[in-house]
Amino acid sequence: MPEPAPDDLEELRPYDAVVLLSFGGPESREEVMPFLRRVTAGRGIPDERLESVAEHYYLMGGRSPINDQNRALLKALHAELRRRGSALPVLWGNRNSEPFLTDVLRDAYDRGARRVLAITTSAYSSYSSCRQYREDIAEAVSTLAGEGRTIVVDKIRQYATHPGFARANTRLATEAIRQIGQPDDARLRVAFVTHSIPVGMDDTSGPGDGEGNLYWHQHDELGHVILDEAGITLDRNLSGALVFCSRSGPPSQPWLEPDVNDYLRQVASEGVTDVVIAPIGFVSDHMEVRYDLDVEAAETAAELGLRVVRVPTVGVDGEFVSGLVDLTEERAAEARDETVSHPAWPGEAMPSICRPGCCPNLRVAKAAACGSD
Ligand SMILES: CC1=C(CCC(=O)O)c2cc3nc(cc4[nH]c(cc5[nH]c(cc1n2)c(C)c5CCC(=O)O)c(CCC(=O)O)c4C)C(CCC(=O)O)=C3C
Ligand SMILES: [Fe+2]
Repeated sequence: MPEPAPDDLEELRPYDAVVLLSFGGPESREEVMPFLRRVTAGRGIPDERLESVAEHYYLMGGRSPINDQNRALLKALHAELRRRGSALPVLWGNRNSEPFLTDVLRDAYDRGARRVLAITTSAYSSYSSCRQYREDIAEAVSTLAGEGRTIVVDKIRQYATHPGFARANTRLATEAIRQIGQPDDARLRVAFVTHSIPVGMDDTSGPGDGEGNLYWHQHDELGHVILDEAGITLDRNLSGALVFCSRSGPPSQPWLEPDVNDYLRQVASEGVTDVVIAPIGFVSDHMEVRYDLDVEAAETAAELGLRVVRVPTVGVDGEFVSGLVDLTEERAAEARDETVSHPAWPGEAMPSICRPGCCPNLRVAKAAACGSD
């Protein structure tokens, strides 16, 4: 393929590179414990919880699927950018495992990048899924500044309410509901699953000028539109609920409920026979999906005699990837002070420059990039 002409590159100015920013994961047994200690440092996660999570990773040979999934997403983003005529480099950096964000940005700087656009693998609004990544960026940028490398990093807006993400989830869930085939609406439920977070973190999630609970609300809203849309497509009267997985933290601390396993027990006792499990909270089939849903929840369902179908996460779905590239173009146009539209469905577009105090860190005060504070 010929290199794009310089004119074709205009649409992503002023950015010199895109960086996919993710959680990270271990790739061998030896990396599991150091990874878990890094993730939980100073967070009061009980030792028993760490040991059982380590077992989940050992069950998969010590290799989390998340990094390979990010390599695939990186490739898909690269291909979509090239298809649109952009030659922008697409990089990948993590919070908790190699390649670490700071090292990736240092390397980018040394190759000439001065302004970089981050895409995180996290769609929703909360401290864990938004601000913590902004803190990672601020920390990397400040480390590099200390080395005399001045680099600016912006971020695309949280995309739970972007049509690319929402429509891809809707289509995937609709196909799974079609596939499960239970014709009696009363015997079927759709369980929309996401990562549980502490109730206090959900209470404070959002721009800070609203009611809070935006993490919960964004998932709830997407679940409702999926039920409506799939109901129209399949001509059915569907019902379901927002449920949670992967709770950690001390038992004394309240986290969002119901747990997916408790939900399965409850609906089984009400005569439900079929459950479609739609992990709308995650962008790829990483450990929370492969273990907490495909092993643990699947076992619970088997004990209860429930039939379950698990919907794939968006992964490298074309509509999702294309939506992420739309968001990079949108953010670049904003950075050039152009008037841009902010497609949103369902609900409202999140700002790409977060407001002061949104989704706060309730443990320690830390600098966060990509905000107006
Ligand atoms: C909202 C959210 C997302 C979604 C947004 C996003 O994607 O960022 C997410 C993703 C992920 N979480 C992951 C792994 C872990 N999360 C933990 C702990 C925690 N997660 C939390 C929240 C979230 N986590 C919270 C509030 C904690 C408590 C400690 C703390 O306040 O930080 C722990 C510690 C052990 C445990 O207690 O489970 C591990 C190992 C992996 C990698 C999976 C893989 O390897 O495939 C991924 C993608
Ligand atoms: Fe997590």
